Amino acid sequence: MSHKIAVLPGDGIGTEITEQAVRVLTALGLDLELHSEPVGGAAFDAHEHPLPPATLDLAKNSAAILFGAVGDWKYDTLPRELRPEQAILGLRKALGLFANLRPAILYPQLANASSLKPEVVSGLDILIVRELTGDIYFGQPRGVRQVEDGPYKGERQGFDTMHYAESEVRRIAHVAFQAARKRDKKLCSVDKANVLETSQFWRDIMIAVASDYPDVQLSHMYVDNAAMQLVRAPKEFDVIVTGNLFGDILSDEAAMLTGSIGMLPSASLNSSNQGLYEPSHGSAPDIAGKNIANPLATILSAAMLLRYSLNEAGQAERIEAAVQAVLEQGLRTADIHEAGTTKVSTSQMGDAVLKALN
Ligand SMILES: NC(=O)C1=CN([C@@H]2O[C@H](COP(=O)(O)OP(=O)(O)OC[C@H]3O[C@@H](n4cnc5c(N)ncnc54)[C@H](O)[C@@H]3O)[C@@H](O)[C@H]2O)C=CC1
Ligand SMILES: CC(C)CC(=O)C(=O)O
Ligand SMILES: [Mg+2]
Repeated sequence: MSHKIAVLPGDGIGTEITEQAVRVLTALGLDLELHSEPVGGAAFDAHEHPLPPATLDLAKNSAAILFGAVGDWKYDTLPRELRPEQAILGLRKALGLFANLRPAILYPQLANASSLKPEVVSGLDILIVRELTGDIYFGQPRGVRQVEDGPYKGERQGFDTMHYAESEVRRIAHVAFQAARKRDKKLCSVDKANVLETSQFWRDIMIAVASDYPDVQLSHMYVDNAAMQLVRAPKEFDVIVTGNLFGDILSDEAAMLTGSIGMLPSASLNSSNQGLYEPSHGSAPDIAGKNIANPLATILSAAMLLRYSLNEAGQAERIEAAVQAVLEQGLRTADIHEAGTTKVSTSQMGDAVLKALN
């Protein structure tokens, strides 16, 4: 059976890294139908909208989406609804992609590339489960208003709204408990319940859902402590479940434990396992167009696509083994500084992964 895949490269390094992931996917010999459309700033330039109807339709009608990244400083003065980032937020919302899985795995070959000491990170294998369609990222009302009374009366004020409905917390809790059940059975829910009502509510629901999973050990941690523990003793964690904002921040932090932000893939799933697969990083305008970005997070995201949306775990493992093999050969893109390794470009890294595919 042929599988329809939407390829949305986006902006900046998005086009460079997606190209390499597409080469790898195509080389597997599967019956894949790849269709591409512009998204983000590229779509704004072509169609005056970051998520044009043809792009959204393609995404909706595909088994899975391979996404690069969107954004560039030059669009930062546009009205918010036209900014490139609205494309990824809009896709997540429109497709109901509420469950974001961000595995932070330190490949043994990169033990010396992490910014932490090898003994702190070697063997690291944690999974961040980030809720992706709620929280302050989508909360209404939001905007800038005139303050009517109080100490700031007469001033303009920026504001956003944080909220989570019970069903939103329950469904991400189930995803996280089920993931923990297949791993070391330890789930840490990260919140800010000592300050935020939304977080106390989140925690109460996590505790209620825990009764369905007596075999999983649930703990709770405030997000400030979690940020610290991630660099103090990251291997204490197994699965972390958290909201949209905290998960965004903690996953970038976790990326550095693995050697580079260019190593962290992600899967964003809805309730029918339709998924969007993208690296956890952004469009990196500072290095775009130079053929130096690390494509491995995107290539590993393609592996997640095969595993979660196409049920092709064996093919996913082929890609993961090829990535390990190129790291073993000592090949590194410019983001990973390690003595005794060979610097390669984005496309050379793609070549090497292709060659290492068994
Ligand atoms: N899902 C998405 O499309 C996302 C988009 N963005 C957008 O990306 C743009 C840039 O945002 P930043 O905050 O700079 O975050 P970023 O993740 O794009 O870059 C942060 C730093 O990491 C480096 N970096 C990122 N990916 C890399 C890779 N594959 N290889 C080597 N180095 C890499 C960049 O060069 C930069 O120094 C903004 O417009 C932002 O809104 C940010 C995060 C996610
Ligand atoms: C909307 C994106 C720019 C948010 C982000 O940084 C992410 O999803 O990792
Ligand atoms: Mg982010």
